Amino acid sequence: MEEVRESSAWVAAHSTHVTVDYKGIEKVAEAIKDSIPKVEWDFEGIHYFDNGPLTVQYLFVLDALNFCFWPDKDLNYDNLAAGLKAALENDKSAFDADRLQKYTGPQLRKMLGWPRPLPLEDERVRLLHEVGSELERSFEGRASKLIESCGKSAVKLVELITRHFPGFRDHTVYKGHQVFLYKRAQIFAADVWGAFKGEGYGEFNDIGSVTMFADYIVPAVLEQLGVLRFSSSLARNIESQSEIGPGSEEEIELRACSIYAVEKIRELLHKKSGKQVSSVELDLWLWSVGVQCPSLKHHRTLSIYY
Ligand SMILES: Nc1nc2c(c(CN[C@H]3C=C[C@H](O)[C@@H]3O)cn2[C@@H]2O[C@H](COP(=O)(O)O)[C@@H](O)[C@H]2O)c(=O)[nH]1
Repeated sequence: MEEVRESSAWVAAHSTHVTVDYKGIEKVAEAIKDSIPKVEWDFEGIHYFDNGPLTVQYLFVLDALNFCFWPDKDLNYDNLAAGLKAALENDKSAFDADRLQKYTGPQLRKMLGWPRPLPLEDERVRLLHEVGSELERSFEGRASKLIESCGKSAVKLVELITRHFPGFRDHTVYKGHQVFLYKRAQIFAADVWGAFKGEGYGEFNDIGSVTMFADYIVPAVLEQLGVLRFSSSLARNIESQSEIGPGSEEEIELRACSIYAVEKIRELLHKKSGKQVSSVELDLWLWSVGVQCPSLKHHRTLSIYY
């Protein structure tokens, strides 16, 4: 994930609308250095888990659809995770590769128990079809085969996913430079690691290489903590819940500066306490803080990537 780390650092160094505040980083590192907050994966108790390959299939489908819930004010990530879990418990073949290629919007909605069209529903359906057809073509229909092909390396897993599944290619161009963010591909590796508690399918020797997942919750939490500062026009747009265009400088800075800032918090924690904390662990803590704060205002971008 060197390309994610390096290109995010480049954005942070050339940023116009978002500033990484080193005093904020120092404050956060100081506050948590003696007792680093540990949040259990699936602290919400909403994910499917059977300790086998079907769990991997579930997580891959989940992360193929893990984006843009906010346009429907009642919809959130929990609805997706719990809805897919219920669908699988009801029908163990629901996520077979041939079935994934055939779902329609209304069927997906029904599967999730959602009473109206999902945000970006056509894109969700297209991505589901893409996952089904490429799994069938190259991985015997099984997401677990992806894991078996990557030699316990999360870096290789992300490379493999982004090579085979165009929908996971979360990259963009900022001030003429290619920037890699790879949110859904990386969160899939982290979800497998978290669900299987670092063992079996979840054993990755390089999980520390994964960066935080640049979504719309963690940037808002980092701003609250004084780690990120926004220009007054960006702060106004977030406050008034105006949409921020995908690929705009503001949007890329929000995401890339979050990745850079979490890497800096991690480095400082290591310096202060000698402890090696992964960005995945820091991310889960920051994200859980954000989703438990209903008044948190986040940026709004229509995107299939997060
Ligand atoms: N950075 C980061 N972003 C994350 C997650 C997760 C869920 N991870 C699961 C893994 C284990 C845990 O137990 C979690 O359940 C979702 N998201 C993002 O949040 C947004 C949804 O927000 P709202 O509309 O309020 O539900 C959306 O962009 C979604 O993609 C995470 O962990 N980190």
